[in-house]
Amino acid sequence: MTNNNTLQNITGAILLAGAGKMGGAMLTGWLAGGLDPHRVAVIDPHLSPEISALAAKGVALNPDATAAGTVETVVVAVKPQLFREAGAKLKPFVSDKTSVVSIMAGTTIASVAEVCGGAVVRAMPNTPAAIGRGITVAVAATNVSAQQRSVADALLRTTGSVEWVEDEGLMDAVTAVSGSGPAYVFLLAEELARAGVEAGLPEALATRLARETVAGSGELLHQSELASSTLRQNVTSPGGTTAAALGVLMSEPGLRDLMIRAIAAATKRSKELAK
Ligand SMILES: NC(=O)C1=CN([C@@H]2O[C@H](COP(=O)(O)OP(=O)(O)OC[C@H]3O[C@@H](n4cnc5c(N)ncnc54)[C@H](O)[C@@H]3O)[C@@H](O)[C@H]2O)C=CC1
Ligand SMILES: O=C(O)[C@@H]1CCC=N1
Repeated sequence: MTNNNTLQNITGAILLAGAGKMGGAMLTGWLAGGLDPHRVAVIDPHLSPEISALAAKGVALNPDATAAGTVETVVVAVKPQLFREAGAKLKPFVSDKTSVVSIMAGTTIASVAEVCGGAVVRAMPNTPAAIGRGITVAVAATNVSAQQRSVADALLRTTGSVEWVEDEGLMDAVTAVSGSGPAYVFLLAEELARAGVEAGLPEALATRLARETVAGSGELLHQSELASSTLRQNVTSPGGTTAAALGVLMSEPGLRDLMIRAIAAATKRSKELAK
């Protein structure tokens, strides 16, 4: 996929089902990226004040299925556990020309197609999408046309970068690594602050140091062309303080073992959500 898939090329109607944390972030990205608000409708039984306010810009809220007709693209961002109920209500909006882009964890292309119909793209974004710095992995069903894939790519790309894969079997591990991944990084910030307090720092200072260290290191990783292992080695003076800490974190069983177990647990849970 190229970067030429702009939102301006989208000529059909977009329906977002579920405008919570992820759906809301995507909608914000679309509008900021120049998508005409009059092309967008949102279905959500619990609309937030922020989403409700978009009606003034032309976004249609909870449209009547019988009056609205079918749409070009449905984006499904409800909880996987609610999908069967929510998906059935989406059917009137779906024709054989509609593509259905699902960001639901664990939910397979086959089950989305069974409930909603349409040509299904399964995608997994992450919450840095809220600031345009997410990463999304997407996989298309075989009946998704090049044009539908291009529209899905444009919609997903407004929240950061997009990687397309051909094997849906990768999506559970993708969900574990990048979908859930921001939570692991935020936990690192929490625990770094807690350990700072344990080492004698005032809580406010420890919290600020941990937050800025995680954020600054993330930004350095983003801007640098160096491997993360090289950036780590650049901090580590032989016989110094970092080496002392890494000796603990990298001793067996250390962070590597914990991370393998955490990713395995998330991957397993993603597979369970498919059932
Ligand atoms: N939060 C995250 O980090 C990520 C979440 N996801 C996926 O995104 C989906 C949504 O997750 P969040 O945004 O975190 O949840 P959320 O709870 O913030 O948003 C879900 C929204 O769906 C709405 N909803 C409930 N029933 C509905 C129905 N029948 N029709 C339409 N909307 C309905 C809720 O009112 C809520 O606004 C999930 O499937 C999750 O697996 C994917 C990647 C990352
Ligand atoms: O925890 C979850 O199930 C969702 C999917 C990835 C991030 N949040």
